[in-house]
Amino acid sequence: MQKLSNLLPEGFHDSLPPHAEAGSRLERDVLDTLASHGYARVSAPLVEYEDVLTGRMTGSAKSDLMRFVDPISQRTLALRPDVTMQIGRIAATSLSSAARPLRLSYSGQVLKLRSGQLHPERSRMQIGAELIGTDSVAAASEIVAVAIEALGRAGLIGITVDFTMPDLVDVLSAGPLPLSEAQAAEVRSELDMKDAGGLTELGATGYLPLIEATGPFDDAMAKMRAFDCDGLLTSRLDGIAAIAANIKDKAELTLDPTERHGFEYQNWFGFTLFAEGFVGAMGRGGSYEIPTADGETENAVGFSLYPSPLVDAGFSAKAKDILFLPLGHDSKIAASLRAEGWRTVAALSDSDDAATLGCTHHLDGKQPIAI
Ligand SMILES: N[C@@H](Cc1c[nH]c[nH+]1)C(=O)O
Repeated sequence: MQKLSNLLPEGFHDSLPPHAEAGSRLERDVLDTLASHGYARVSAPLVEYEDVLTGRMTGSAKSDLMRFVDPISQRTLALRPDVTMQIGRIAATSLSSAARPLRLSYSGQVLKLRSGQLHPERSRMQIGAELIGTDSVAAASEIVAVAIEALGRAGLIGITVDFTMPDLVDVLSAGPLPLSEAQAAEVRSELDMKDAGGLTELGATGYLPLIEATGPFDDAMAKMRAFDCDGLLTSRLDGIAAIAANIKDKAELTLDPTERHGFEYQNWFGFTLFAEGFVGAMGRGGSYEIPTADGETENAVGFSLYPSPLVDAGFSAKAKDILFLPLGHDSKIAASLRAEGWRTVAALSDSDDAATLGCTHHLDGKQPIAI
């Protein structure tokens, strides 16, 4: 007989009680928050044709896909790394004639080929909302506010929103601070490391002030205003400042204009969400374009939360009373107690023991009695 194994591929794990239930409660809480703001739920498959999926992706994320050949169609399939692009596909096809702005929400597992040091998991739960048809300040403010509310509903406190400008180097290098594509890539990575020496060595000293323009929002924004090259960035900065003004009572705000981590497709504005007591980001969002069937694009804003660290930290896990139903109990009484909210565990044989099975009460005739 084959030896029983509990070995799973690296980056995958089972979710056991009470975590699995806490995860679904958290998911429900977040989705309820999104629904209460008019975001209608959509559900997309875990797997798509690889070319359809990558056709909607930009940047290096394409090489981070889990792929396999479908024995039925003989085509290469890929597991989704991000639900946002699937929502874009749905908005551009099945829901192309739905009224705009279109508010959609989603939840599901996403998969990556490689796990990182910070994120050892290759499969993660992603929950999010996309607002399609506009990337106005009003739309962006709504998205950030709803994201903060959803995290609050999940029990988080001390939320920080870190704003970023994902296409900043593209805009500057195509205009006042010209760079070739290769140079732009180098400048981006020096900016990622906040390496002033590296930038100077590259001869990209024009980009140096960007390293300084990072930190608490007002201060960093003032530095960006001072840097603004001939007003090229003014409308972007105005937009971000207006979003910040709309949500400043709800969270701490910081600005990191060159932060790109995870911002593959966002354009003028992006944000990362942090919460007190957690090291990594809780989620991310921003503005982007959805390619449409007529070769045009449609503006959108959205966010995605990755709540697994919350579940691991015991958020949403509730200690529940569990009522043991002895053999021969009255099933009508048991049903009415369940209707009141009790969880019951029914004895199947004489040897079933209430305490061993984790029950907190047992049914004595009509009455639940604490054990
Ligand atoms: N899906 C993006 C975040 C996002 C949603 N909408 C726009 N941006 C991410 O996970 O990084």
